Amino acid sequence: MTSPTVPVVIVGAGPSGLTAATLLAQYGIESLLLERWEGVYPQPRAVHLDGEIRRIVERLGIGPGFDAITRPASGLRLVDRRHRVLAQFDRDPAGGRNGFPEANLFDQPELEALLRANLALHPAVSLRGGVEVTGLAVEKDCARVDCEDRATGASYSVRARYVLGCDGANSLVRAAIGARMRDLRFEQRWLVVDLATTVDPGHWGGVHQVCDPRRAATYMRIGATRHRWEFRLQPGESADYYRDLARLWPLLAPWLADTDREGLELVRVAEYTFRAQLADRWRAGRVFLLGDAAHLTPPFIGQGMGAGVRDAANLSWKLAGVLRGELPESMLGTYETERKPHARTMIRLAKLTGMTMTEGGELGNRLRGLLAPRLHRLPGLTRTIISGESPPLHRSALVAAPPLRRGLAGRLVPNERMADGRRVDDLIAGRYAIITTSAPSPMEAVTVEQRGGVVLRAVPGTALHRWLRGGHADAVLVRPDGTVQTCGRTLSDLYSSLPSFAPSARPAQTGSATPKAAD
Ligand SMILES: O=C(O)CCc1cccc(O)c1
Repeated sequence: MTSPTVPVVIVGAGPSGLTAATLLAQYGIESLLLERWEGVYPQPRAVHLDGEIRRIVERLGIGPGFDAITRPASGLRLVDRRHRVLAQFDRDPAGGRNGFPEANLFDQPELEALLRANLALHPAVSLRGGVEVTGLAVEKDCARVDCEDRATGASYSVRARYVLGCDGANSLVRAAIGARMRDLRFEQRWLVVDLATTVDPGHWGGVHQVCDPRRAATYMRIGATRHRWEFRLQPGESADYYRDLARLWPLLAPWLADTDREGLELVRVAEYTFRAQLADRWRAGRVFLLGDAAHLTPPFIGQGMGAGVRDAANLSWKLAGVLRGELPESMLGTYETERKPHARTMIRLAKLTGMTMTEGGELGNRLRGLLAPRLHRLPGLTRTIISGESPPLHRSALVAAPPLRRGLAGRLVPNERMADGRRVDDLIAGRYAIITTSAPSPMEAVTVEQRGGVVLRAVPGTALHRWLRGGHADAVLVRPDGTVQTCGRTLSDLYSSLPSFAPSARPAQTGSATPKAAD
């Protein structure tokens, strides 16, 4: 049995697949989402997303729902085995340059439930659960996805113009396109423990990383009653041993008082092997890899799930532009060019944090005591961990970074509040935007509007103006995903790079092409 060709088939309804489907639908693109499980996979997994990902959550239309399930975190602390602070990286819980808390803790099944419920607003997405994808073949004008209904065993195929493999670490889509994971040389076994309790153990409200080669550990409070611990397993140890609270207690005791023991509920104990891997290629023609299918990271900086959401946000507007005939198909090559180096940098940073926590024995402990307080002075790689701002995207056909001084190109525009109270992201609303220090002429504003874009004015004295001038630019062209594509001296410098890209299909809850002044 076959069905008609759909524009996009997405294999896997985890956070990456759900994000891609929602954003495509906002651009009016139909997709079929195929998922092995009938409902949300109930086990807790990811627990953190940063301020940049929180902006994408807002674009998806689930911001208020997310606020109800999240707990802003105070930041990241490296502590020694006696919990003395070695270094601390504070995150603004009120919202920094992204306009939202910089570190957000939550329970993944609750987030997935929100994302699924939100699909009801998007008839362009069909979610089919209980489906095992068994094969993928590229035909002349489409890709064929072979499926099996897990309840009945019935086999059928669907045809798609594009296929997104969001099917996780053991991705069938990855194998089908002949891509392979490259090992970035990190492998450690850890015990992950989720507990519920009404007791407040009274710790600092951020993520604690215990740097101790004998028993490295992580602790964070992720909700009103929910707590997550992670402990590195020693050779010969396994999660089976730690199946009850009595056996876990020696690990938990440094964090809880004896009196807290009463009323502790064990939500789950699982063993995970933390790995660092990157797929050698992320695309073969009309088939793309996203999320864990393309990259695996140890969780030490809380960037695993966010990387997949970033993939979806990067690819979906480009795919929509190509499917709507507004962008040349060659632009799809920028997905891997931009995302792969970004993912690699974040994985390296997670590895560095993991090594800081676990390597070097007693000598390592002494070095940590000396070096950790000076970490903030290290340039480059650690900028992300210190400031919470992720690195700029690599130069591509859609990131025009000059070779020597890249300025703002590839960076995310700050989500400042404008004079009318709305934020930059609300005004951009998935469109192309030009942000300029000088007022556009009526003709310039109309031209941008005719191409589906929006002009935002950065008024002197405002944060947006300071950001532009700090990047030595008077005007920037911002892509629908909020990334700076090109910098220019004047607005007219940027016209030539502004494609016709129609506004998103979602109801206009945002501004028009009329310039908005930043406060
Ligand atoms: O960077 C931060 O502020 C938090 C990083 C983090 C989040 C969740 C788990 C984890 O191990 C680190």
